[in-house]
Amino acid sequence: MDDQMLNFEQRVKIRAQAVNLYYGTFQALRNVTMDIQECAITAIIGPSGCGKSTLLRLFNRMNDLIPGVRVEGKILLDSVPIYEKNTDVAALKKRVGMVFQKPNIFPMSVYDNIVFGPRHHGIKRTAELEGIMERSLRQVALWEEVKDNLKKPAFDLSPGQQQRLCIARALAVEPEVILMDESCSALDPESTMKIEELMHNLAQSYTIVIVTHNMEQAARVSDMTAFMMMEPDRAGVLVEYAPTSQIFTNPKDKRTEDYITGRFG
Ligand SMILES: Nc1ncnc2c1ncn2[C@@H]1O[C@H](COP(=O)(O)OP(=O)(O)OP(=O)(O)O)[C@@H](O)[C@H]1O
Repeated sequence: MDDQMLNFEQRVKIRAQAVNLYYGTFQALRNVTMDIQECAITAIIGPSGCGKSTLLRLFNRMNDLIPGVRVEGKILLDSVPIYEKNTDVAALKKRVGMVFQKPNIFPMSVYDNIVFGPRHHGIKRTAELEGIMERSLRQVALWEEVKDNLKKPAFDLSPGQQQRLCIARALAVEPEVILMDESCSALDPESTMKIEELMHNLAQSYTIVIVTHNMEQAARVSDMTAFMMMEPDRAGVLVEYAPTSQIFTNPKDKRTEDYITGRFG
């Protein structure tokens, strides 16, 4: 399916229009067109190597860091194209934050991890930084757990706490969109549950896009699901994109049905 424009009741936050992405001569994405709904959770699922992470990284130009990457088509954030010559990429990354698979804690204290971004963006007053820190840690339900150990190394936290700290760090710069690439896959079930709960709460104010291998997770947390797969030349395509309940109970494409019922992938 090449046209996945949807008629959302809510606003479109991100629009991908006929996007192709190449790593050198290898085409990793072909003709991807989709709208991401504002203040909703969108899950991208599909077999390994179909281009899920590549698509996610397009939304804040994270792929730019990879040598030899070429992008065709358009990505729009609030209707404004983000792959223009004059796009302020640092400002874009502030608006569209990212949380990775493994908690990428900085080797510094809990406090310094959180205020790193705000400081980078010019906030210097201690009272303001402390306010941001407390707000961000409360947003991820970590404040009560760490408030007495703010000056301790963040590495002392459990993996689940570290991942919530990474989400708090992303929130500290007041983004509008949060991209999460397999952000629970390194965590135990209890920590995963906490993060899923958190995603649900955050989706009231933020647009969230997740990549997950875990179909139960996609079914549990997301409002919309995009199913991708590879064509014979290994280029990733968007096969079907619809409300999550429809993808999991009444998919329109035979390939989606085969995937979600475990017949391939
Ligand atoms: N930096 C890179 N250079 C060259 N090829 C890459 C690069 N990153 C990814 N690829 C290739 O692009 C394709 C899509 O990769 P991507 O990681 O986006 O897929 P994915 O669906 O997220 O995979 P997985 O589920 O295994 O994480 C794969 O064929 C992969 O080998």
